Amino acid sequence: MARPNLKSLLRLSQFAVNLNLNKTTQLTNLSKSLITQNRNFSTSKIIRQDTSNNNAPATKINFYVEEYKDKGYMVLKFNKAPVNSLNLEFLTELNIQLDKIEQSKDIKGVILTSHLPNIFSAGLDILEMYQIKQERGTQFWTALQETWIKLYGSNKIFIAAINGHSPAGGCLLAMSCDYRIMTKGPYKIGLNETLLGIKAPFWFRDTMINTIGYRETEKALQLGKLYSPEEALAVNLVDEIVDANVLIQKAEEQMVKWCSIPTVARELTKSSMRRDTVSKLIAQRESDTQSFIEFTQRDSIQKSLKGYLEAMKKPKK
Ligand SMILES: CCCCC/C=C/C(=O)SCCNC(=O)CCNC(=O)[C@H](O)C(C)(C)COP(=O)(O)OP(=O)(O)OC[C@H]1O[C@@H](n2cnc3c(N)ncnc32)[C@H](O)[C@@H]1OP(=O)(O)O
Repeated sequence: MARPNLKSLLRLSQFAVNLNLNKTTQLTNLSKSLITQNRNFSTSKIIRQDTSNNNAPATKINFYVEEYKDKGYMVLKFNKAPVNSLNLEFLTELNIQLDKIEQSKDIKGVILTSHLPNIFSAGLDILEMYQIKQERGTQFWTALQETWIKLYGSNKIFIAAINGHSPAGGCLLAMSCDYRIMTKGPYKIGLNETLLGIKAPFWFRDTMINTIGYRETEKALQLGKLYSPEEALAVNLVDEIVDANVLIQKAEEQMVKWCSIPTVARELTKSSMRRDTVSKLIAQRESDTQSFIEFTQRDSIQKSLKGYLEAMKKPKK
């Protein structure tokens, strides 16, 4: 196959970002991503697209996927500008990606990262909670539960390459991975829910306890602590901190190491460590969703969320 030059690849990826996707097949299309078969471009990019309706409104591509089937892993990059906030559509698409990964015989592991600079994920989209409606809220929370169950409960290897801020739900995604590498810099990671006037759900808490231990979690959750990369390393919230230019390389080195462990033994071990935590949510999914709706509908919570949103909109100094 002919080697495409860099210019044509850039044009190709811009084209992919601007793809028009058919509204009626939007959900299916959510899983359609830019597939790069080799990051060194020694083979051409494959772009999957649905061309059944060229008059459809533009839909952004929320994920980029680079597959290295020969090496047994892939890189999944969040691409929901401006901050990779987790809304219903994004989570639905992520769940489709996670299903595909789970079903793939060729893929042993995934490096999760962000295509956007300085941000891994800003966590849950606050607009999904502000002025919440029962039906959409239920779908949203169910999708989030689904994401966590699929990610935290997966037997595949997940390595988070955290290239920027990762508060709240962003931290949950990172903690659900098996290994975390964070870029050095002015970034923050942690479960800051109390600062928004809300309580972190029990499964966020349990994931953090499993990651950094009970005492540190108790302090972190009450204070809504957002850790710098150095602080996060000191409490084992991340496993490594590195310069931005070597983040993916370091993640790949770890991936190779994790992939070299006998698969069945590693999977059984992982499952034995995480099964109880995941089962706890599975047993309480409906009541957890109900609590989320009731809690977020409270006037006091709505007031807090409104204030938080307004503070975020204030012009930056
Ligand atoms: C029972 C209920 C339990 C629920 C558990 C909740 C879990 C959560 O995840 S709650 C969400 C917590 N997230 C945060 O507190 C993060 C808030 N965002 C930030 O702190 C910053 O945006 C940043 C550090 C992540 C990035 O900073 P910066 O690069 O300076 O970007 P801006 O602040 O200018 O933001 C750009 C743009 O994005 C909007 N935005 C940011 N975060 C969110 C969000 N989580 N949801 C929705 N929208 C968000 C922000 O308002 C800006 O919008 P525009 O002004 O319209 O550009």
